[in-house]
Amino acid sequence: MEHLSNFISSLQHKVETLRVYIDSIENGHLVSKADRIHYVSNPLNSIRLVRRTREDWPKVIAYIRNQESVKVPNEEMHKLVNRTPNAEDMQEALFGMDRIEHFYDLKSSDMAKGLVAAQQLQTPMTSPDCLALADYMYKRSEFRRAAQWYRLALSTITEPHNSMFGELYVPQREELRKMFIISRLQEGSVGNLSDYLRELSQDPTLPLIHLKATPAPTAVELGCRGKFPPGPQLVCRYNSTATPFMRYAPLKEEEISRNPLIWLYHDVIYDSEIAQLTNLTRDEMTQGTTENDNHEVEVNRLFHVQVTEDDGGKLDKALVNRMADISGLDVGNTTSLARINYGLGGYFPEHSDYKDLKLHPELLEEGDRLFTFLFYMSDVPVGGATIFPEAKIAIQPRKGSALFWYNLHNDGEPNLLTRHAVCPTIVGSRWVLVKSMLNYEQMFRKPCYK
Ligand SMILES: O=C(O)CCC(=O)C(=O)O
Ligand SMILES: [Fe+2]
Repeated sequence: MEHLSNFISSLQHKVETLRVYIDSIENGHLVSKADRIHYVSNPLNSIRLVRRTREDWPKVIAYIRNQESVKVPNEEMHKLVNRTPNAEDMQEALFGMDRIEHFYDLKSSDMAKGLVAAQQLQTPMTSPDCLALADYMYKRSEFRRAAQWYRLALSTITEPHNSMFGELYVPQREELRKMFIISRLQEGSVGNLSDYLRELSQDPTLPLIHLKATPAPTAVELGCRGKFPPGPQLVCRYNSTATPFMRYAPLKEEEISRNPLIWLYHDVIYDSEIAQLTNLTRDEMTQGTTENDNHEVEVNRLFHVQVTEDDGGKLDKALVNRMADISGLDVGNTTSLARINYGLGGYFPEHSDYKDLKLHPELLEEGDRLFTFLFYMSDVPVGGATIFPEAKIAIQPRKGSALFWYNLHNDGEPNLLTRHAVCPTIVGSRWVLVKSMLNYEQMFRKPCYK
């Protein structure tokens, strides 16, 4: 924008210079031949005209041609293009918007007005934004939702200011109408065409009829929509006995659940540590992948992750020692911490942190993951809860807090209630630090809870 705006200013300056020049010589229009002859028969006009054509005109032409006077920002803009969001980023953003709408069961017409999950975000969507989402949903065979977005693109279309701007402006009314009807026909039948045409002219805030059965919401989706019943009233306490140090700085401990065992600790990571840990660019992170039920790896543009290696730096060691202090457990010799960032619509599907040795005999020697520590490194104003769908628990991230839970029962069997997911982030950049610890490392430490 800065380059383009500088370019426009210098272009404007050139235009103004030329305008001043032409205004200074304007003599009205000498339309007829007689008028022109009369004009040059005046010697003062004549000499001025001759001088102007001989002296001024070459300079004006040189000025018009001179590239220096208008710095065309080609090169700078080209350099920037390499750093601007690429096609993958665009896909990721579309995936994210799709998830936000779907997970929170939002009305597309509210989103288009900038009303997202009861938050007025002051940013209505433009027609090209709606069209990008419509095309994306169409490609994913989400035809009803695509039709809704095509209709919104149509209703938010603004008339181009001039013909050149029209060429830059993409949505074309006819195309949008056509795509709306095609989307409806994908799920409906030609016999009902007149219904679809009626829908097209309706108020775009009216929902479209479902022409295809929609699956019932999953437990994760319900949790993300805030539909879990309120949790049990458990206790909060200052723990000043876990380590001698805690006599000076008691730990703020909050019980979240007894089965599975989950605690939330407050103010356990400093802002300065967070600043250091989150000082990462996307280039230094990799796309998060998940395994589906068939143990196939899926890349769904969910989040970005960086795992530090086993001999992490001073800060990693300090954090791992803190986890040991908080939990009273043996966190082993490895640091290996994962830092995860969730952007627009960033999401972690339901999974378990335990592996289940019965399904993974190759892990028998290493053992299963007994517990997980999850440090929240940012507040998430809207969305982004950690959800335990089986246990019906949702935890909203709070910067500086840490969640700690046991994935296994005392006998080492997986606790199925610890399956968890992360709701799509709506507002904010969600950062967490995660570490899971192995069972066998605890053999001399793990207290018996039952
Ligand atoms: O980000 C979260 O809240 C959870 C992350 C998580 O489940 C994991 O890394 O295994
Ligand atoms: Fe997890």
